[in-house]
Amino acid sequence: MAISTDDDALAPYDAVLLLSFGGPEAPDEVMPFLRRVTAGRDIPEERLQEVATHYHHFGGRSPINDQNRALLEALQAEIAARGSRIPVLWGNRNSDPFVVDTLRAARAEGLLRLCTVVTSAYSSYSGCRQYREDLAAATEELGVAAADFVIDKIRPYALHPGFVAVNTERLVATVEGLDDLDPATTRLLFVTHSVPEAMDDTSGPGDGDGNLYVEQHLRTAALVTQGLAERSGVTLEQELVFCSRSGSPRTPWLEPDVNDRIEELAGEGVRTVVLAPIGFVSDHMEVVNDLDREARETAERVGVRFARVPTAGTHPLFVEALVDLVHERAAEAREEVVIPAQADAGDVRPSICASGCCPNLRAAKPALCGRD
Ligand SMILES: CC1=C(CCC(=O)O)c2cc3nc(cc4[nH]c(cc5[nH]c(cc1n2)c(C)c5CCC(=O)O)c(CCC(=O)O)c4C)C(CCC(=O)O)=C3C
Ligand SMILES: [Fe+2]
Repeated sequence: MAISTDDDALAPYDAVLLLSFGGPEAPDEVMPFLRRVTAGRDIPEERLQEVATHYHHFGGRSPINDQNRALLEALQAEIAARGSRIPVLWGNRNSDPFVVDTLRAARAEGLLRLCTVVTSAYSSYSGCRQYREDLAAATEELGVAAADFVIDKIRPYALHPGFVAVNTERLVATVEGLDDLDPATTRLLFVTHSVPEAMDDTSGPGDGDGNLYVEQHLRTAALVTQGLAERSGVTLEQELVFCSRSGSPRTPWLEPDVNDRIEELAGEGVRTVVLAPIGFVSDHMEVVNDLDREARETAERVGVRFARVPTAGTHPLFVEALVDLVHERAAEAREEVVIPAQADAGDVRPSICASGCCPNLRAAKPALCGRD
């Protein structure tokens, strides 16, 4: 039996659902995980084998699930500290605990109104709609009517003041830890996951705007750079670069690649690169392999000092920001007037996505938490 949550600080929600990508936790889980991630995608077999070696460098275990276990605990503690008794559940797209199993268990416990927090801050098919499709596929598999099982989600939060603050805090700490910093020969590289150009072109509300994936990164990067200058008095030249390109070599993906750019910058006299992976919320495989191993190696090869800023992780500023967003979403669900917290004066993403936004370019699929 569920407890009555009518007077709970997060009413009308019965639970928060942490929804993430997933990852393997043992060597024999690596290939099944990779096949699941790439099913129906245009990804060459050689690329899969190559990515498998990344996981095997780390004993076949991605750090992402442990990071989500820690985030879940931190969210639970913060939610309780703010006067709510509702539980935090956790489900993944690509590994155990699969979101469908989490939702089945939630229903069995009478948790019928959920607020989802995804571990992706930006608007794009991969980071937003695909998670909404996961929720639709899971509820469909459970054969439950939407009216009997309400699943909402918080809005994309790249421009939430708390997300900007945690990334600023992390960058300030890294920069202040560098000896003999010479801003003139240092480049700040904000890093995110490359996506197909067509995915960026169509990221956003679907009224022809597009390119919101890159736009949000540029806005967050500008605010974080400004925050560094204000906090530390250090002004660095900055730019956005991309990692973890996948797909067919014939398909254009966002560039420049972080490795190519480090090489070029070395030729231009840059002596230190500071990588700030604002595109990710934890130090998972794309960070510890693609940046800490590969990009660091590139930097060493071309004689450039390498520093990597930690991602948000379980920093209290990030945990508080996510819980603020859940409170905001709950107030919205209670039909109260909500003024969304936003770090700049630009576009604020709604928690209920516009019809057709960040479309699936391969196949139209049902998605929850949107108008379509
Ligand atoms: C935008 C974005 C995010 C950030 C938002 C979010 O966090 O959701 C993200 C996160 C992640 N991506 C991850 C892993 C992988 N991504 C792949 C493939 C792809 N990613 C894409 C995009 C993104 N991915 C795309 C467009 C593809 C091509 C195939 C497709 O269209 O889907 C592949 C296939 C092999 C390959 O790399 O070729 C793997 C293994 C992990 C887990 C890390 C760990 O295990 O610790 C995480 C957190
Ligand atoms: Fe990915």
